Amino acid sequence: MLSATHVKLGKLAAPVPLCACTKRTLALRRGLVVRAGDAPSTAQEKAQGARDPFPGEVGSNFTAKPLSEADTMHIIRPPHGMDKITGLRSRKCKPCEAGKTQALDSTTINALRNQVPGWQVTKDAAGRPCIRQEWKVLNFLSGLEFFRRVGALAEEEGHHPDLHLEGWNRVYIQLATHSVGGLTENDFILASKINDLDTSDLRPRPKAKAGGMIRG
Ligand SMILES: C[C@H](O)[C@H](O)[C@H]1CNC2=NC(N)=NC(=O)C2=N1
Repeated sequence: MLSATHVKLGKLAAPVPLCACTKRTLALRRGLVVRAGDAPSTAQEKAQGARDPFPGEVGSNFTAKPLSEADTMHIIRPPHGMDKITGLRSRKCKPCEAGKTQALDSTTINALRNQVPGWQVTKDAAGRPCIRQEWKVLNFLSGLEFFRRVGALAEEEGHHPDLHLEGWNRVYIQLATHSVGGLTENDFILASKINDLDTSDLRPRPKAKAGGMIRG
């Protein structure tokens, strides 16, 4: 967790002794001081490695605009006793046996949603629970290519998402298990694998943030 760390000002070699507030001003200008709550810059994050997510990021399940860089590495700690569920990406969807497969309860859904950052738990047009994620793509054909890659994954898993391409460059995917009319582990397994797809060539590059650490 990047706390209100005051990076050592030792590097700020000044020809004349400066008072503390001047040093701090200079340090702020050189981006050497991180106040509590500041979103760290990419350089700081790279130096720090992954960090615990901010409460706002957890609350929105990472769907709100990231408080720092879009490619921030978050430490996703599975809730205690969820070891049997973590590792969704390494699991395989199982064919749903009508009448046998039950829809997941809200406790399990809430535990699983933390394993698939970017996916929101919501309801589909018929009011049934589903998970949904949106992306912006470069253009209409990038959207179709996005669907092609997701489609190949869905065929491999035998579990299929609802694909939406709107306004030529907005894609959203909804996942639910139609045969049970709700969410099952299959939906979270597929969501996790969709998150692992490399689609960076199909989406606008995240804007680099202004500012950030100036190396002394
Ligand atoms: C037999 C096969 O497992 C079923 O038809 C699968 C196919 N893909 C599926 N996809 C989704 N999202 N829900 C299902 O219930 C479903 N059932």
